Amino acid sequence: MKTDFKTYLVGGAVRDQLLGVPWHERDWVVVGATPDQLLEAGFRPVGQDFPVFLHPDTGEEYALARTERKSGHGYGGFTFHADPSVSLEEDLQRRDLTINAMAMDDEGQVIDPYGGQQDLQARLLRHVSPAFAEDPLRVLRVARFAARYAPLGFRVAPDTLALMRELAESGELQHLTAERSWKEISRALMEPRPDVFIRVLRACGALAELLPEVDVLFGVPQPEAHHPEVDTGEHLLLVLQQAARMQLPLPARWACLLHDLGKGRTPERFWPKHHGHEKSGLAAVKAVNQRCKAPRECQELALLTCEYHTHCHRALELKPATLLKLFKAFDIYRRPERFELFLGACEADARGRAGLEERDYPQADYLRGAANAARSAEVKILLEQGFKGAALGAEMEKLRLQRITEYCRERRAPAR
Ligand SMILES: Nc1ccn([C@@H]2O[C@H](COP(=O)(O)OP(=O)(O)OP(=O)(O)O)[C@@H](O)[C@H]2O)c(=O)n1
Ligand SMILES: [Mg+2]
Repeated sequence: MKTDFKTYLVGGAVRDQLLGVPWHERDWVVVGATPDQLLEAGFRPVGQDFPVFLHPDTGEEYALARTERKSGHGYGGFTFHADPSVSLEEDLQRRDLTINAMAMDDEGQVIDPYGGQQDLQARLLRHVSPAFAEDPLRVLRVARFAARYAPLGFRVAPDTLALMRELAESGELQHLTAERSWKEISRALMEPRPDVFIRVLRACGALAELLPEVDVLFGVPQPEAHHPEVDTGEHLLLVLQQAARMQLPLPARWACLLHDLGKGRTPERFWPKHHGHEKSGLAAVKAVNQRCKAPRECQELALLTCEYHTHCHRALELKPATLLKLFKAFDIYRRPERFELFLGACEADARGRAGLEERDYPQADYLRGAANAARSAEVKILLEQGFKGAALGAEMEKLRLQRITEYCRERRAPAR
């Protein structure tokens, strides 16, 4: 394709190449072109308002070099200035972090006007310019990059953290759409150190703006016997670390994040105990679920984990009838994968305690076995006996209870 404009590789692909880690998508910037020229060259426009196009062959994103001016709150409040006179340096200057504000030309030359390579070396997440404040979502992005690159030793530059604090205090985060925030939160939870995401948000005051129900857990004590770390917020961070270590999928990590919200509601006079936090947390979990517009799978698992995580920890003491009820609540018969996610979240919870990270969690296997016993009850026998409708359902539950009872007896019998 013959063109008289120049294209540069920008963003994550340049950063990750220089870091020596695999990149997963490429973003391009186009300098010296008008939208019409790109359309003529066969690029397809993305939406109406953004000067962004898709390459006719690769489908990769090409953005016209642009400067942005903010004209109001939130994402709708942008006006773009994109014309052929906007230089590469001007475009890079309005980007979020110095390590994201480098470009590479088609000969592999790096263009780095804002010290990105130096900050890569120094392991610093540093904003490029005051234009950082034009998009408050960047507060979440920085926390997410911190979660991603923490294993490499990256941290947020103090000046950048101060700017993030200003943004949090200005109330601007309230204008982010749930969709944009959720994208960042969900990606951050899947990073190697989701706990760092929460810690950075807390350090700049953004946690209280975005997830106040989580923020209040910091400073709430728990009994030292079960929680050597004492502080509920610190416990939560350890649980998230374990969830990442176990490579749990997103719904389980979301459930980990919200499982103890009830402890933020315990009246101080009862501290460090939290009787009934499994039920008292449900309203808060529901509120966060809805505000964040979390996908249904995440919402359901967070509610169930909040309500039943203590059941899981006590599995070996539970009566067969209680197990039967637990299995019904989870609908383990039709939703086996959801129960498995729950067991993962509970295991992360049990290990997310200072000094107990390597403990065994026999409860998970015990419950898997009990669930299989319940599932082994076959409806066929009952149908042959002529049961129908509600009576059939009731008999089925009886049969399952019988199977669970047998399983418990076997498992609990002292070994000879
Ligand atoms: N709110 C945003 C979003 C994006 N960018 C810029 O656009 C680039 C591409 O954005 P994106 O693909 O979202 O992030 P990457 O840095 O490429 O990271 P990832 O590896 O997650 O794709 C970023 O590097 C950054 O220069 C920005 O400045 N501010
Ligand atoms: Mg990218």
